[in-house]
Amino acid sequence: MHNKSILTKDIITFPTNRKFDMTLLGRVAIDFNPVDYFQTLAESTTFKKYVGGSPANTAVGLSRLGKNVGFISAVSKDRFGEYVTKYFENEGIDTSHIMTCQHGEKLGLTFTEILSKDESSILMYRNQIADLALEPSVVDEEYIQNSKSLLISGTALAQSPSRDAVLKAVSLAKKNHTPIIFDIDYRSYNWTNTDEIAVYYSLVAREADIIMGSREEFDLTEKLLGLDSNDKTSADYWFKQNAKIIVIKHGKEGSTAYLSNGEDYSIKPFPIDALKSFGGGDGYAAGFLNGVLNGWDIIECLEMGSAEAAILVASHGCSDFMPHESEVRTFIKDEKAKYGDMVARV
Ligand SMILES: Nc1ncnc2c1ncn2[C@@H]1O[C@H](COP(=O)(O)OP(=O)(O)OP(=O)(O)O)[C@@H](O)[C@H]1O
Ligand SMILES: O=C(O)C[C@@H](O)[C@H](O)C(=O)CO
Repeated sequence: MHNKSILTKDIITFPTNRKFDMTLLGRVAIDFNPVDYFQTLAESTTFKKYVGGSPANTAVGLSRLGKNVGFISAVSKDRFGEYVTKYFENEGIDTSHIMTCQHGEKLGLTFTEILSKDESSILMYRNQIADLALEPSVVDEEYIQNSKSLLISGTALAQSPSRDAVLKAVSLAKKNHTPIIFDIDYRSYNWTNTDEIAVYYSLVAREADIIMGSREEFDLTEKLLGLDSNDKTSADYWFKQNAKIIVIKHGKEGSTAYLSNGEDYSIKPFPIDALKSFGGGDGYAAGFLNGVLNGWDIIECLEMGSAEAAILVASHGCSDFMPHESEVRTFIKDEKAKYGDMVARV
């Protein structure tokens, strides 16, 4: 048990005097969430459209928390491509490095099923997909030089040319001392086999300063390494590579942040009346990473992440419901008054 917590700026630092607090590389897509939920996708007839894609949701979350956000991606040359780009512009996210596909590639569409507050699933349409057509030429060194941090979404590694764009961005980030955040973000679509997943996930994970994922996602990343499926083993292994912070999420059980100084801190989810079970990870990423970029105390980072996650699982969509900082702080204050502290210092 630790007597006091630790400032994340004593664990990881970010370059100063750069235009973007974070540039994210990955998909921006569309979610269609049922308005007539609590029945199957086959039965639902009415869907509400939202900008989606895990990294896109996280980008919106960070921007609403006051961060200056860049984004590297590819979108379709049609009304859906226009829609998501315009949405980003309205949210203050830089769209200068979002390429428009020229060969009929389509934006990703995700239909979600909200069966009950504990049971959701997603059905993704990702054939001839725009985001994986991202050309490495879109990744330019100046953009990475202008970013204090780079977030890679693991799904962007599923296919070339997007995979090549990721590896180029990682090389340029290393050259320019831009810390890398690897959000493993596993989606089964577009991957052909688990060896391929492990090869490319582990390639980026070993260069990353922060790695975030669920137990299942770490297992996929570590498949070729022969590690036992254990959070502490994972953290120790990645700390021996380049990592400073490892976050492992366990859904409703909560999550733990392992720090390279040997400490770890776990947080239970804030009790909330959930509506759906997806979207928590994106809210968590925005809240937690905003705190780490600010160099805050690790407990504050975990509370902000967990609170944003709770707000998201209680909401009908993801991007549109990302909160501003004052809303998150009010939420935490009210929850603590009702339920006490959620963080356990291990
Ligand atoms: N029912 C719930 N109530 C409150 N918080 C929750 C609930 N479910 C999940 N969360 C919060 O969301 C966080 C992330 O959830 P999860 O582990 O499912 O991540 P994920 O798989 O990355 O999510 P996503 O569906 O967004 O991809 C959890 O650590 C927890 O803080
Ligand atoms: O990540 C996606 O591509 C889909 C998301 O927008 C989705 O709604 C979800 O699962 C949130 O994590």
